[in-house]
This record gives sequence, structure tokens and C-alpha cells, in this order.
Amino acid sequence: MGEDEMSILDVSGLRKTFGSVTAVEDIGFTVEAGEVFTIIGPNGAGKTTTLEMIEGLQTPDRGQIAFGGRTWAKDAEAIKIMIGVQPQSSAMFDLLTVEENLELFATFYPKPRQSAEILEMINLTDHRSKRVKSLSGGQRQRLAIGLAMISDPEIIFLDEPTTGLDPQARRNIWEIILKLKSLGKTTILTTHYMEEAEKLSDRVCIVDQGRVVTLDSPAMLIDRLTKEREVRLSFTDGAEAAAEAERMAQSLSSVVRTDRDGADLKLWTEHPEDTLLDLFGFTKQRGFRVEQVAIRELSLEDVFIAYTGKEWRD
Ligand SMILES: Nc1ncnc2c1ncn2[C@@H]1O[C@H](COP(=O)(O)OP(=O)(O)OP(=O)(O)O)[C@@H](O)[C@H]1O
Repeated sequence: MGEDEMSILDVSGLRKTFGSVTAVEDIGFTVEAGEVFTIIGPNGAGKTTTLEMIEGLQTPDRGQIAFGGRTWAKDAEAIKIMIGVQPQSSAMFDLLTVEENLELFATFYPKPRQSAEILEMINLTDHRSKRVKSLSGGQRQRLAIGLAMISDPEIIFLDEPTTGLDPQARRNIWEIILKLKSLGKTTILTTHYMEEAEKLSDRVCIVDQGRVVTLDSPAMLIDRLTKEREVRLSFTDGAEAAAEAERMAQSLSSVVRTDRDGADLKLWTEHPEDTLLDLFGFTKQRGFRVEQVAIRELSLEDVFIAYTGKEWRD
């Protein structure tokens, strides 16, 4: 982030205990205006508790929360206008229509957005006269996001907005998040879907056991993870050819280790291009045919596992 970018939210030293359970040990981060900032972590890491403290729904035992200098203790009314929180499904009125829900929520705020505008944004214009109880799961979630936007907030909090939705419904939510970004809004997101975090986020904050374990852009997190890349080759000429190639690869200084299963050879290298060039020189000279070559891409999931030691829950 450049120095001219402005932080819209500063969180430091947050702590929250419930009896003997420490939900949040020590959490701090800064969110820049206009970014999609995503908090991910294993179950029970403290994500929801952190969001709820920031949203003013829980009081921290310790720590500071400031929205461009405004604090809950001094400026609660101003903060309530600045932020939009996606309501729980139970807070929507099932017997009212989509549009009626938006109009009702609009009465809570001094300068609400037009519901027609929100309907367009959440792609529910055609369903505006449907009662909430007859909406699909994805449509309900879109309405929940619309309700969070009715006050025209600067910051929108979305706690697992796509959990339980099918892939197409999830993509529809991604589109809305990207629209919010193009409007210059700041989104603070939690998700259990790694692909989603990787695609949407400007920065990802990985939380584990109530602490921030790492925070950066998805690309930087992946880049920092390791310099080694996994290369896979499959030999048409079978196990013998693969075994010879493995011995050759082991003699290369760029290759860190190898692993072979029959005609399939995996190797880990810091310089995939150089390694492949040397290997292909060898296979050509020996007349071995290689059926498949792949350099495995690292993903945010690899980062998650490296930092938390836990498998990703989908
Ligand atoms: N009101 C509460 N009373 C007691 N314990 C709580 C309360 N809220 C949260 N906890 C505990 O605090 C820890 C962190 O919970 P939190 O819901 O913040 O985690 P999370 O990262 O959002 O988890 P998940 O991914 O499962 O939603 C958990 O051990 C949870 O059981």
C-alpha cells in the first residue's frame, strides 16, 4: 500500500474472553479505504468475534478500534452511518417483499440510497415483488448485502456471505463485491472458500488462535511462501525412463528433492525453467518421450496450510 492511501479502519491489541475461553488473544490490522480486506482462519480462530467487536456488537476486553479516528465510545452515531452490516437472515421480514424490506430498512437511516438502485446492484430488480420467504438462498444473501448497503455506508462487513451457496450463486455474490469495490467502498469479508479469498481480496489476513499470523496481498503471501516449485513429468516410455531421468535430475543443483511413482516423476526446484531445460536436453538425447509436464501453481490454500498447519475447511 502506498503512503497516500488512507486507512479507514485501525484495529490494535484487540482481546476478548468469554469466561475461560479466549476468543481473541491479540488482533491488530489496518484497512485501507477502497480495498477488499479478507479475514480467513480455521474454525474458532476468532474471526466472528473480531468482526463483532469492530461492528460494535461486542465490547473488547482490551484494544482500540478507530474508524478514521472515530471510536465507538465517542462517535457511535457517526460510525453507525459509516458502516453497513449484513443482517442475519432472521432479521429480514419473510412475509414482506424484497422491495418492502429495503424500504423498511431505509427508514432507519437519515440519507438512504434509493431501493431501485440497490435492487439493480444486487440483481434483484426482477424479483422485487417476491416475498423473502420464497427467495432462494443466493437471493436471500444478495438481499442481505443490499440491506447492508441501504445506508450508503463506506465500509461493508460481510461475514461468510457465500457459505452454503452453489458455485453460480457464489459467483453472483462475487460480482456484487466487485461492484462495491468499483464504487470505492471498503469491504471487510470473511470466507471459508480459499478461491474466493484469492480472487476478491486486495489483502488477506490469516488469523489463528486469536492472533494475526500473516497479512498481505494473495500474490505476496504466495510469493513469500516458498521459492521451490513442484514440477511433474510423466514418461511415455515407462518406469525405467522415469528412473533414469530421476537420477539425472538428482545431479542438478537446482533440484532440491525428487519423488517417483512408476512413470510419474515429481521434482522440486528453485528454477523450474533451468531444470526443465536440462531435463529435456537429457530426454531428447536418450530418445525418451515425455507425455505430460506441469509446474504446480501455489495457491492461497498452500499459504493457509503453511501458516496454520490445518487443512482448509470447504
Ligand atoms: N458468546 C460466546 N461465549 C462463549 N464462547 C464464545 C462466544 N463466542 C465465541 N466463543 C468462542 O470463541 C472462539 C472464537 O469464536 P469465533 O466465532 O470468533 O471464531 P470464528 O473464527 O468465527 O469461527 P468459525 O470459522 O467457526 O465461524 C471459539 O472457541 C468460540 O467457541
